[in-house]
Amino acid sequence: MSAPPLLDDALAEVALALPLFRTFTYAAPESSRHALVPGARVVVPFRGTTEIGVYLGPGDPATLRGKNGKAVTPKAILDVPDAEPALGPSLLTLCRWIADYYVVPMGVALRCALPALLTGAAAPTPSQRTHRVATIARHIESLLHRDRIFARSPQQRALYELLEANGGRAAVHQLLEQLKFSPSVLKGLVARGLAVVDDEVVARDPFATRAVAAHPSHVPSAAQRGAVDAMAAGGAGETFLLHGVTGSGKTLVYIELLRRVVEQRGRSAIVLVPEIALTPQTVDRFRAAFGDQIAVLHSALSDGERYDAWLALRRGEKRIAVGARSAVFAPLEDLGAIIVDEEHESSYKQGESPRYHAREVAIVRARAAGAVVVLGSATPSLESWANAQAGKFRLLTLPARVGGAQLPSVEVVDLRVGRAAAWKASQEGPKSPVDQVLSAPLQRALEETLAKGEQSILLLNRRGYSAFIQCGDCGDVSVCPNCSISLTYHRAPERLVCHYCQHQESPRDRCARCSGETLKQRGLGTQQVERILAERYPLARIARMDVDTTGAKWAHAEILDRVGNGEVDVLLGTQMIAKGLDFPNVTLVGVIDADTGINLPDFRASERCFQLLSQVAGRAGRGPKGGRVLIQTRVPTHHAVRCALSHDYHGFVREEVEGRESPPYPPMVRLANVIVSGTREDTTAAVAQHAAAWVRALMTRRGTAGVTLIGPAPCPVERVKQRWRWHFLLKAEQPGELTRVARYFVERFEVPKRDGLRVAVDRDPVALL
Ligand SMILES: Nc1ncnc2c1ncn2[C@@H]1O[C@H](COP(=O)(O)OP(=O)(O)OP(=O)(O)O)[C@@H](O)[C@H]1O
Ligand SMILES: [Zn+2]
Ligand SMILES: [Zn+2]
Repeated sequence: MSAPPLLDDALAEVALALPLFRTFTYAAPESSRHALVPGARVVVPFRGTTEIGVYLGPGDPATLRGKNGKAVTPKAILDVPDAEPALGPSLLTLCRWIADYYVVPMGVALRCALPALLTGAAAPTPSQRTHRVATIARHIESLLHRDRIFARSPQQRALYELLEANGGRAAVHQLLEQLKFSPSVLKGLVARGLAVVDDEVVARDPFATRAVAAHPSHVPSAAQRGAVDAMAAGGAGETFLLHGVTGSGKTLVYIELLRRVVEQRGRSAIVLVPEIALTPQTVDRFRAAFGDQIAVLHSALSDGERYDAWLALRRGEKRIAVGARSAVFAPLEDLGAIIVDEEHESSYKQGESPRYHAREVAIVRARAAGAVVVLGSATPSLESWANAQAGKFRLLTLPARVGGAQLPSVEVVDLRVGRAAAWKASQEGPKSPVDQVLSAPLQRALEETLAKGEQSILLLNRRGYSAFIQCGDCGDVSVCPNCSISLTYHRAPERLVCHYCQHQESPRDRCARCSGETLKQRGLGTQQVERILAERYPLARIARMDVDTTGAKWAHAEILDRVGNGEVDVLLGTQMIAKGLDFPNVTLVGVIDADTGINLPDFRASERCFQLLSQVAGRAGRGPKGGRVLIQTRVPTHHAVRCALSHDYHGFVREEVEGRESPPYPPMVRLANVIVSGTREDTTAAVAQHAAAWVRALMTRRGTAGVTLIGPAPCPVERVKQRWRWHFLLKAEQPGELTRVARYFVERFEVPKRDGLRVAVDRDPVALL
């Protein structure tokens, strides 16, 4: 070990937001020294330009020796722009942890904690005052009528339907951007009297102006009070796992806890939700309870608005931050609590560098701040469950729904047909479209629900019109030219779309491989099911919610508001409808195809399927009318389906954990997925093999017992956005050893500078695809 460096006050260690595993040493001019507090932003000269960096502390003179041993004169810091350091000491420490644990440069970690405006990453553009908005002028209720009107103008139809999906009104530039149409399509709609265009003052933040319906302030039940008391008495840094069944009133527990932490003790708090746009009801409840003490950080904020919110929190003007994963970095001092709602959600993991998991960051931050953490879910992740079993987290349970409501009855509809039934069906001729989508029991249930004036939710976890296009002659499937993924057929507008890279193309007339002309649509998507439902139930008011109908900023909230106001009879959608929705008049939930995703080559596929089925089932029967759930499946005996049927979380965990013992997967071991990607298949494979051999040799040399390497192999999705992908896995019982191996590898392994070759380490990956 070398002696610790002698640090010098006249020198400054500065982190720049660059993908380099090093910091830089600058001279600290006398005049700026008083403002140089760790966490302060500094403006420094760098490679002929100026950069914004963060001051970490006094510099090490040893870093100023050049290659030949001669001393290098450091350049001077140009400016310290803020009176107060942008980052408080606790956030600075948190960034150090992120850089270390997720194996990224400090500058990359710091970018998470600073709003874009402060890192200079965003050019501050003045906000637009008005924009052109299109509105539907004439409603065409019947789909059949629609077919006639738009027979010759499919593009107009696509535009019309997109407008509709946006609640009948949307910004022109957004519409055209999304569909990539020329403005003449919209002119056509206007000329036919179907739409009008006018100027509108840019919509203000609807969360700020959204009227919060006076939410009845409930009196907590005994179970809720018990949970709040335990949390409020929690020790500094203690983590609670709140396992409460769907509809058990977890939100009220959070609110009551914040009342004590924020209102009584004067501390601050962070509330994380999976996605703000999908959880307007939850956000509304917090706003109803705490009014303008809350800053809602959501993705629709402009950089300027985001900065304003950041400043209000930094100055202590607001003491509760509500937001998606990045809100875990809210600049709050004296944190008393961090709440992670729906802690099992994979959206808490950032998909790009730094690939942090907000739940883990929350735990680390709370420990340093002496705050409590509450992880809430009806279906906790296996990791959190294991931590609770091991005594690292304290388990609190809400075993029943509030107000005596019962969990819905869940029935399975087995879609497998026996040989006799198959023969009989073949004698009866082809099934009608609706029979292909909804089994007889689900049709009956839907009709009964419609007749009673109650609401239904139908889940189909596949957007688009049909899943893929297949040649009837040779069986070839249309695949994205950039990714090894089949293209999804979309009808409005008519396109083949890649759901990985957004590549779009016109449907083909002939098979690309054999020129066959019998191209068949296979598998159902939400668009097609919507159409089939509309034809079969013309009077039902159907709303579709998927990525395609929620492109515009506030589309989610608008659709959900319509459901809440009773203007929708059937809400059809992808997994986005499974999250936290609380509509007492929803008495039926139907899962059209439970098997989507269950067989993905990913160790979490079953867990994700169980969570999705349990969560969507939990939308039914939240009011006094009760509810029922029908799950259509071809694998009724799969434990994910079986345990969802009986609301048996514990049974699911038991079976699932067994399956992760050998070969071991989390939570039995810790995992890092090392992904090598590049534009050429052969060099990508070669570098992956070389990298894996390099790490193996390192582990033998160093005797790093306890870390094993699996692979390398092509990723299950071999190619994404024109990049070939290979990976290998590092498994370890102890996280520390994994950190050492991964860090040594990332810092020392030389990636050839060609073919766009890159290496990324994904620590605690949520998926291995
Ligand atoms: N003590 C109470 N008395 C009466 N109603 C309550 C009480 N607590 C909560 N509720 C109501 O119960 C409903 C369900 O609560 P909430 O949405 O918080 O459930 P949840 O546990 O978050 O469920 P999920 O996991 O399904 O999202 C809400 O409408 C809420 O207003
Ligand atoms: Zn073919
Ligand atoms: Zn693609």
